[in-house]
Amino acid sequence: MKEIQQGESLLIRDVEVGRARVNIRVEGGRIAAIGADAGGEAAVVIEGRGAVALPGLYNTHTHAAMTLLRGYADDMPLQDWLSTKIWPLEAHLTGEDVYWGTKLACLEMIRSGTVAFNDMYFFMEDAARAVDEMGMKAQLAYGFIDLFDEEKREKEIKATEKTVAAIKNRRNPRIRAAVGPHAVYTVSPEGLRWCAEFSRQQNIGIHVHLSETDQEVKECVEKTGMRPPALLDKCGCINPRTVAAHCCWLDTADCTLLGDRGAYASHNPTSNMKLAVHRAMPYAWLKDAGAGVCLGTDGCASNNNQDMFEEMKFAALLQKFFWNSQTLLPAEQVLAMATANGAAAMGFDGGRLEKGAAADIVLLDRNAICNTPLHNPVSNAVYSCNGSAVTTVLCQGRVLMQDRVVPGEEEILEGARAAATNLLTRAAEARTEE
Ligand SMILES: C[C@H]1O[C@@H](n2cnc3c(N)ncnc32)[C@H](O)[C@@H]1O
Ligand SMILES: [Zn+2]
Repeated sequence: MKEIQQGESLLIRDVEVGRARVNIRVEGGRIAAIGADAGGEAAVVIEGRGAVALPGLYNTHTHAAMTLLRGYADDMPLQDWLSTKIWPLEAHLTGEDVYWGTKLACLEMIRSGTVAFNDMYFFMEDAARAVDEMGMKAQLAYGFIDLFDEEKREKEIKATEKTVAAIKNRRNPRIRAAVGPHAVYTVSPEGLRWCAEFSRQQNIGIHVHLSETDQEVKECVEKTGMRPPALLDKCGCINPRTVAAHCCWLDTADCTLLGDRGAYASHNPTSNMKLAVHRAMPYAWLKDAGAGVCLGTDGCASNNNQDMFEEMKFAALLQKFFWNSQTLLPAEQVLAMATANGAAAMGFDGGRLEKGAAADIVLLDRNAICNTPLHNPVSNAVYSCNGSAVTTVLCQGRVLMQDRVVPGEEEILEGARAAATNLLTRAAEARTEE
């Protein structure tokens, strides 16, 4: 695979975009021309042979390095799962683990057509190194969890400041920092206020879990007299830079609040079904209220993969099933959630196949079973295909996968396997020492 140098041009020949066969010319990481007669000399030519071209997908909520926990704890209720399985194991994570786990997540995302992700986890400097090497875009937040303890809060503030400074110091325009107050049940109002103020000062995003379960909402109301969105808002955490994950248990007033503030709700249908949160994000209410709606996979412990094609299908089906409406969330709108809306939520310019847009381009195998016949490429992308139909991925003009080859795949799989084994060994040793 030839590495494109800065300023070099690239031509993708003969792809299907919106029912037309076109060429796409890429210059300086942007789409310079798109159309039947787009062409000219190019340093690199990719033969599309009729492949279906889509904008690169944006995964707006994940914990990338949780790929290492894939299959570690399934079939449990959320609070029990977090407190008895996930958090005890995460206590033994190292930066090296997060590096390999994030590399594996990037590999999985690239293979399934995702070009950018919104991550909340730990050791984010190591996550940034992984993203940098893989050539993707990401917004990275340290998961701020103070458990209502002042000493812990001071630690989390320092960790957040350090992470944001390190990410900004990379000066990689594809990698952004954000603050990541985990949720209202794990972060004190003082912690939330600090996160809001710091994100405003730094002009960076806020990534938070919101109203995932009924229990979260009930306990918040009992404790504070406010529902979670109102509490977050009072602490300054709801604004156009906010991506709130899950948003399952919002009522219409909560949706109006998110809409009025210009915040984004990230729908995570697979995780929600697996953890049986018993309600689907009110897509129609949010949309009517003018809130942004986007899509995410959540981490691999609750999904258990990072395939945004599967997520699109589950989103469309869950909305229809839960809200009892066959016409709710049609394919075009799901694709918009996974592309243009996701890019807007993360403050990146992308998610559109148009002249001038960032060249985030995904090609799907035209001859795959899931694309046969090809009556409607968008319908096939949402309802028929999964990520394995993706053959080629460009992120800001950089080729991350061509004809299903991602450079360094074997090494990533080996490194991640070793990291997962070592993590479990360390945790087991710590248990016997107790
Ligand atoms: C950043 C933190 O969020 C946790 N985490 C992972 N999945 C979920 C979920 N569905 N709800 C809440 N927290 C979650 C991670 O395990 C990590 O501890
Ligand atoms: Zn999550």
